[in-house]
Amino acid sequence: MVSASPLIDLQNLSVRFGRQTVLRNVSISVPAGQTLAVIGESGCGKTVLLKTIIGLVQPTAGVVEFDGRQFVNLSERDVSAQRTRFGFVFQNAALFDSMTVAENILFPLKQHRSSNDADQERAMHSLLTEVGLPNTVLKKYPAELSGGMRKRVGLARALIMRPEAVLYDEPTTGLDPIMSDVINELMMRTRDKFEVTSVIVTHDMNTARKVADRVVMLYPLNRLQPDESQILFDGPPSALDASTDRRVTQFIRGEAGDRMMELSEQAGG
Ligand SMILES: Nc1ncnc2c1ncn2[C@@H]1O[C@H](COP(=O)(O)OP(=O)(O)OP(=O)(O)O)[C@@H](O)[C@H]1O
Repeated sequence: MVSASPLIDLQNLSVRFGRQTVLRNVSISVPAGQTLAVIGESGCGKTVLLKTIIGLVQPTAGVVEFDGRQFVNLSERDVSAQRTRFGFVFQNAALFDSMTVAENILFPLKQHRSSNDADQERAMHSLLTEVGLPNTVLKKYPAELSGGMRKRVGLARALIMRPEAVLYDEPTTGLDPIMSDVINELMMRTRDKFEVTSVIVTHDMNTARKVADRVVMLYPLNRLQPDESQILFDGPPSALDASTDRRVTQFIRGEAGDRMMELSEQAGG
C-alpha cells in the first residue's frame, strides 16, 4: 500500500564530479510502498541518483532523506544501520565470484546480524523458493549460472536483510524477453509480499510500464538549457504515450530521430 509520507525524499539534489554536473536541482519524493521507475538515456545520471539515495555518492547541493534522516548527518554506525534498510540489486548482479551462491546470499547477514545459523539457513531457503531457484544452486559458483539465475541470486541477496526499500540498477539488462519478464514478475512479487518501496533504474520500457506505479524520465544536462528541468516526465506509465514532449516520445519508442544527423555532423566535423 502506498502511504502519503515519503520514505525517500530528494530535494533540489545536485551532483557534480569535477567540472561535470550530472544531476541538477532534481526533486523526487517516493512514498512508502511506491514503485518508481527511473528512465532516460545513457549517462543522464540514473545510477548516480541511486547511489545518492543510499549515501554512496554525496550530493553537491540539496537534501537526500531516507525516512526523514539525511546520511550526511549520521555517525558511521548509523550509516551502516541505515544501509541495512535497503536492498541493492546491482547491474549484472555483482556477485562475489569466489563465493558459492549460499555464501553470496548469506553475506549481508554475516556482516550485520548475529542471528543463529539455523535461522539464517531457513531465511535463505525461503528466499530461494521465492525467486524460483532450486536448492541445488546453493553449492554452485556464480560462473556456473545463467545470467537470469545470477540476477535472481542477486535479488535473494538483496532481500535477505528484509529491507524496506529495494533499489534495482537495470535488473533486466542482458536477459531474453522471457527471463526479463520473470524478473518483472519477481519485482512485483517482492513488492507485494515484502511491502517494499522500490526504485528501478531501467532502459526496459516493458519493466517501466508493467512494474512501476510511477515513471520519472531524466535527461542529460548537456542537452538542456540552463533553466530547463532535468525531469522531462513524472507520472504514471499510462500517461507516457500522451506526453507532448518529443524527447519523451522519442525515448519510449526507441527512435534515433535527429541523433543520426548529429552523428553524421560529428563524423563530418
Ligand atoms: N564516481 C564518478 N566519478 C566521476 N564521474 C562519474 C562518477 N560516477 C558517474 N560519473 C559520470 O556521471 C555520468 C552519469 O553516470 P550514470 O552511471 O549515472 O549514468 P546512467 O544514466 O546510469 O547511464 P547508463 O544508462 O549508461 O548506466 C557519466 O558521465 C559518468 O561518467
